Amino acid sequence: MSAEPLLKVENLKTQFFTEEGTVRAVDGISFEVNEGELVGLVGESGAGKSVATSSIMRLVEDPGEIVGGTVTYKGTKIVDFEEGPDGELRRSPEMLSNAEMRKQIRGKEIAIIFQDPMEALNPVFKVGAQLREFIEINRGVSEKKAKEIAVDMLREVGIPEPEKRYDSYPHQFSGGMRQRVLIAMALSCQPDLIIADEPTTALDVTVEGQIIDLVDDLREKYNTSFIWVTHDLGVVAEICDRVNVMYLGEIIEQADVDDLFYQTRHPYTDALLDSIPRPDQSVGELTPIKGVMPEAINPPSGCRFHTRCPEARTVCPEVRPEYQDVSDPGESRHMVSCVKYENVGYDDAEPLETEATSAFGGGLVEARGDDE
Ligand SMILES: Nc1ncnc2c1ncn2[C@@H]1O[C@H](COP(=O)(O)OP(=O)(O)OP(=O)(O)O)[C@@H](O)[C@H]1O
Ligand code: NI
Repeated sequence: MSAEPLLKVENLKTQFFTEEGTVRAVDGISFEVNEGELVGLVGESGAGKSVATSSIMRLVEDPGEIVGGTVTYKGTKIVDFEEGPDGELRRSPEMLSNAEMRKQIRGKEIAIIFQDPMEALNPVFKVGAQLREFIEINRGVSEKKAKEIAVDMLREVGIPEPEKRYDSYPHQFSGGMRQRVLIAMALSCQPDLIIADEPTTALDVTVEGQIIDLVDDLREKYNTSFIWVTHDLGVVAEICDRVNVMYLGEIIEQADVDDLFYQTRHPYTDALLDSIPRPDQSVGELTPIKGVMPEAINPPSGCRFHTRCPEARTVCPEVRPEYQDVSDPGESRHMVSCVKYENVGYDDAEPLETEATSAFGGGLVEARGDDE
């Protein structure tokens, strides 16, 4: 493995400036993707997973804006901020322009696959023509060559009779087939990194399994790195090498997939794991995470998870936990932000009544933002 990761995200911050206030959608996340690695980004709806990936692609839409941090891809600064004369953060001269992002990065170096293929595919054009045009533009090859590549790619992702299906319209494909087309499109320009944002969420379990197997095979063949966004830890267990768990704009735990499942450090990750079926548990033991994720406009003080945490104590709303490596000697890096692992008086503090521990904590909306 080369010393430098393929992608390095440091303290990335993206906010939405709305009438209700500033939404801190991504609030200082850091993680890396190594060559050939499949890195998971998991968390409940609204955690900031999609905003994180669209920030890496520099596709954040109004009223959103990347406001800080650095994203380095093969030594190039996709995002880079520096301190200005008055201490304010501003874009550094090294940060790629939008035109450079379009010309050098998107599609060719980093491709993205979205959840809903119908959004990425134009319903009025034939599938093959769309794929061909994408290849023509991004790889600068002739129309004829692009068609050859397109048909090859369709075959590669398991579309039967690709020459024939080349002339089909998107609606003539099943959901799974359309997702295969998007994978073909993503792969067709031989990017080194593919970002997949819940690519299998809309599919039934069997088709999802097929797509995951396909990605696994392709990854081995092309040594492509992936960032895989999902709220499904079952999928994570199946394909990820490393996992980042997001909660309310922050990554609160990161570890190798086995360590995350079997040496879980963060109570939120624990709660997430308890809410999915696992081979070592019967379905009857499943417990959904209690409470509701608070708004990212006004996140809770201290540890943001404290309002729902079954292990919260009085220090938790008071101390901002540090994101630190808590791995045992010999274990690979295991990052977590939880005051349990800091010397800030957790052990002596009193338990805190939270949505997880109170009688009203069964996910009742009334239990939220109450006057404790
Ligand atoms: N255009 C927007 N305007 C205002 N707020 C936004 C906008 N887009 C996203 N957000 C906010 O940013 C936060 C993160 O959203 P994001 O879509 O990244 O969540 P997610 O983890 O991808 O969730 P899901 O699993 O539902 O896709 C949320 O609080 C969301 O409301
Ligand atoms: Ni999302």
